[in-house]
Order: sequence, then C-alpha cells, then structure tokens
Amino acid sequence: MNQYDVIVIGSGSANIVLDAALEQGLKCAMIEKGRFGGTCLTRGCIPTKVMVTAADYIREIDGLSKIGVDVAPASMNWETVSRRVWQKIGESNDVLAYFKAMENLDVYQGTGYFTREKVLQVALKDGTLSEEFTANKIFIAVGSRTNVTSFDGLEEAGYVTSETLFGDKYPKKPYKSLVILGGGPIGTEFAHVFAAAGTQVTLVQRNTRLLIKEDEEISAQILKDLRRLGINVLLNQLPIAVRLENGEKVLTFSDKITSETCEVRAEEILLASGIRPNTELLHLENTSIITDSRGWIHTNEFLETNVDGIWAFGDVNGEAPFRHKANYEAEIVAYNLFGEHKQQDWRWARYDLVPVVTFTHPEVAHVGLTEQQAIQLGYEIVTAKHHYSSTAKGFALGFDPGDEHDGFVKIVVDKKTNAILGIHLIGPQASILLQPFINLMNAGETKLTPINEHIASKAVKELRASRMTRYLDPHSVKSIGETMTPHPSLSEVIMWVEYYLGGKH
Ligand SMILES: Cc1cc2nc3c(=O)[nH]c(=O)nc-3n(C[C@H](O)[C@H](O)[C@H](O)COP(=O)(O)OP(=O)(O)OC[C@H]3O[C@@H](n4cnc5c(N)ncnc54)[C@H](O)[C@@H]3O)c2cc1C
Ligand SMILES: NC(=O)c1ccc[n+]([C@@H]2O[C@H](COP(=O)([O-])OP(=O)(O)OC[C@H]3O[C@@H](n4cnc5c(N)ncnc54)[C@H](O)[C@@H]3O)[C@@H](O)[C@H]2O)c1
Repeated sequence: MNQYDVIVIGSGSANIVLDAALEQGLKCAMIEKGRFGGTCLTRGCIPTKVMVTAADYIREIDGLSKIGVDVAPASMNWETVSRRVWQKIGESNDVLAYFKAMENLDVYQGTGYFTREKVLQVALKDGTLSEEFTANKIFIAVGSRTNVTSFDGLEEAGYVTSETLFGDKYPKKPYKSLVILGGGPIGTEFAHVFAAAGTQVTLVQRNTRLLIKEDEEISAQILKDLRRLGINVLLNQLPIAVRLENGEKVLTFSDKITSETCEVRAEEILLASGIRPNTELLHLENTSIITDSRGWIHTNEFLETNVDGIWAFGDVNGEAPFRHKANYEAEIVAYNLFGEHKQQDWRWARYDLVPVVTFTHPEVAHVGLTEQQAIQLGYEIVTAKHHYSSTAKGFALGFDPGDEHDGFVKIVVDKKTNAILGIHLIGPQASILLQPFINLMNAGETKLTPINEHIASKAVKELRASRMTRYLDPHSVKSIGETMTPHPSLSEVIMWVEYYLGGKH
C-alpha cells in the first residue's frame, strides 16, 4: 500500500494545507473529484461576485440622476459578464496544472473514500480504481452542496442549483422569469443579479424573514430594498407542487400560517434552499469518524476529528460555511502542523467573530451577536443606529433623511463593559465598512475555548490543561493575519499584508 506523509481530500481551502506540507518536502497526495479550486472559484463566491458587481453598477447608475449625473439607463451585457465568469472558472485548470507540476505530490482525479480507518481509495475519472493508500496525516475538506428539498413534480419540471447553473445549465441569456426558492445569501444574491439583468424574479422564502442569520432590523430593511428593485418577494411559503404548462414552470405555494395557496409561473426554478455536507461519498461508515445526524463532521478547536491523524475543516465541519472561515481554519492547521511552531504557540479556531457579508443589493454585513442573540445570552445591552443620510458622504451619495432605502449601521453594546457585542450594516460598501470592527473585536486577549471536548489528542489535552490565552496585538501585522476578512470584499486588497511580507507559516 502506498504510504504518504499527507493526504488532502478536496482542492478548495485544503490547498493552503497542501502548499504548507509541500514546502516542508513531505510526500503528499491530493484527491479532487471535480474542478480544481473548489466551490469558491468554480461555482461559488467568485463567479457570483463577477455577476453581482455588474448588477451593482446597474443599480448605482439607476440612482445617479438624483445626485446630478444624467446617464442613459444601464443594462447588463450578458455575454461580457458570462465571459468574465467563465474566465475565472477556467482558472481551475491553472490550479490543476500548478499541482500537477509539483514534485512530491500525486494528484488523484476522482472520488476518494475510506475503505477502512485511515485508508483511502479513489474511483478515478477514467473508470478505474486506484490502489489503496494511507498517510500519517489526512485532511478532509470536501465542502458541501445544495440541499435539494424536493416536492411534487420537481424532478419532471427540472430546476437549476448554483452547481448546475455554473455547469451544463448556464443560461445563454438571462431568463425571462425566474423563481428562486430560498431567501438566504445565495437566493438574495442571485435575485439581485437576475433582476438587474432584466429577469422578472420571484424570491420565495420559507421563513418569516429574509437572511435569517441577520439582525431582524436588517432582514426587514433588505425586504424593502429588494422589493424596491422590482423583485417579487414572498415570505412564509412552502412549495407544494410544480407542473409544466405551455413551456413554463407553474409552482404552487402554501402559506405556512394561513394555508392559502398561490401560483407563480416562471421560465426556470433556482433552488437556493441551504446546503448539506459532501460526506456520504467518503464512506465514513468504514471509519470511526463522528458526524452529527446530518453528516457534518465533528471537529475541535484545533480542527482535529475524533480519529487520531485526521483533521476536517471548511464547510464540512458544519461551522459557518464561508470561504474566509475555511481559509482561516486551513491556515490554523498549516501553522500548527507545518509551521515549526512550538506546541504552546499553536493557534486555535474561534467562531464567535466570523464576519458575514451578503453581496446582494445593497450589501449586508455583520460580525458578532445580533440584538436578539445578545439578549438571549443574558447580556444587558444598549443599541444604537446611525443612517447613511446622517453623514456628509451618505448625503453626497444621494441618501436623504427618511428615505425608505436609507442604509444604516446598528451596534449592539454590553451596557456593563461597553464592549462591542455585534455590529450590523446595510448599505453601499457595507463589506468594507465592517472590517475595522472585525479587527477591533479580535484584538486583545482571547482564552482558548474548547469545542467538542470529547475530541482531544494528547497535544490538545495538554494545551487545554494549560489554560491558554492568545494575545492579538493591535499594532502587529501578525494580528491582521490571524483575523478574518470577508471574502471577496475589497478589504482583501489591504488585509493580506502578512502575505506581502512573506513567511506566512
Ligand atoms: C453560489 C455560492 C456563493 C458563495 N459565495 C460566497 C461568498 O461570497 N463568500 C464566502 O465567504 N463564501 C461564499 N460561498 C461559500 C464558499 O464557497 C464555501 O464556504 C467554501 O468554498 C468552502 O470551502 P471548502 O474548502 O470547505 O470546500 P470546497 O471549496 O467546496 O472544496 C471541496 C472540494 O472537495 C471536492 N470533493 C468533495 N467530495 C470529494 C471526494 N469524496 N473525493 C474527492 N473530492 C471531493 C469537491 O469537488 C470540491 O472541489 C458561496 C457558496 C456558493 C454555493
Ligand atoms: N456572501 C456569502 O458569504 C455567501 C453567498 C452565498 C452563499 N454563502 C454560503 O452558502 C450557504 C448556503 O447558502 P443558502 O442561501 O443556500 O443557504 P441558507 O441556509 O443560508 O438559506 C436558505 C434559506 O432557504 C430557505 N428554504 C429552504 N428550503 C426552502 C424551500 N423549499 N422553499 C423556500 N425557501 C426555502 C430556508 O428557510 C433558508 O432561510 C450559506 O450558509 C452561506 O454561508 C455565502
């Protein structure tokens, strides 16, 4: 059996760990079943933001006459936007070429799975099976995919997901009409894109509000803002059936409270109904790796699984599913295991300050607790709101006091200590305005907080017993490197300073 030092499964955030292992001259294997570069590059953050940025400009141009700039109405050139989308997706080939050229690395193109504890095999793309192989260290970063929630007639009618939209179902031109099921980040971002492209969009949300992980006031504002863009938003609706009629898909929804039904017709259906982990392909039943009932792998604050020598990070561990969170975890693993740091200097993951940005229109961003969460946790809080229109630049941008679409910031503060518990923004460039708060809230001393305490290697037991703290000096460039920057916000231009200086690990 082939013996490696390191195996990584998945080529998204796992690349960070693989690079660090290769730098150490270790013998490595990488397994990837799809396009190299993972979800973010090939069907997630990056292609969507190429579209969103074009859509943002269309909306901004629409509002320019208010501040004294007369321009003809803008429209989306789908061909150009699509060319730029596929240019980025095509970079997947560069990622593959980069790794194929690496000495010390075997690249397996196919679906990897465990045949027994720490032993893997790959169903290769050419239809053959690889030999079994193993490694001292195995890293699982297989990500997630759309959780298709089916209902009567769906398979016959057909639908797209973010995976197939950036695959064989990519539309040659914007749909005439589109029903999006799901009012989370994917649903609201695509609603913005297609509405700006001229599609008649209906956004249907099962919940009582959009973006349910946001503060309630933000959800209420984005509802008004999306409706103002001409998007038909239906809340509290369950899809019960779909049929084909005259080439259109006719969906029936039932109101969750009144049970009243309504119908919506559209050329296409986009499912944006949440995600599930890509773990069933791994045949974890042949291992003792613990998952929850939905298949998300349990990990501790050092990203260890319960099996010695196997780590899991990124979407697959069920913590916040964002690219910057996946990178943050991969960097922690690389730092601890391949960075030649003493055990007492190891970094650990914390999830209380994961920044969240939804690139819909306008942008929505937050870090920390919502007002409701802070109250539930027993804090005595004060909150404050400030509108864009109350600032000179906000007025210059065209916001007047009382405008229904006026953006705002809402801050949640611990009354006793004055500590910032959470900050929430909705409005232009919210993703950039958030960044100073992310850095501020991360600065200072953090205590190690165990996660999934039942997962504890010898090293982790020692570290937990030593009651570790980590100090992020607000003056140090290193602190920036240990703090997340929402991906792909423009703040990334300035926040990757540690990389410019070199010697990341
Ligand atoms: C439409 C969309 C937009 C998004 N926008 C944003 C955004 O703006 N900002 C943000 O932060 N996040 C965004 N995300 C989320 C982000 O893409 C993910 O959080 C991130 O890519 C997860 O990285 P990962 O390394 O965990 O997994 P992935 O990048 O998904 O990598 C996992 C890889 O493993 C491969 N794989 C799976 N199973 C196997 C197997 N058995 N054998 C071999 N290979 C396997 C997969 O093919 C995949 O390439 C978006 C997601 C979507 C779907
Ligand atoms: N900008 C970003 O960072 C970004 C962008 C896109 C996606 N993502 C990540 O990808 C993950 C998946 O995004 P998502 O929006 O699919 O998931 P989500 O779970 O955040 O939201 C899905 C929403 O769809 C609703 N829903 C579920 N089934 C439905 C149905 N049949 N009909 C109508 N509504 C239904 C749910 O109530 C939920 O509110 C997110 O958790 C996010 O972390 C991030």
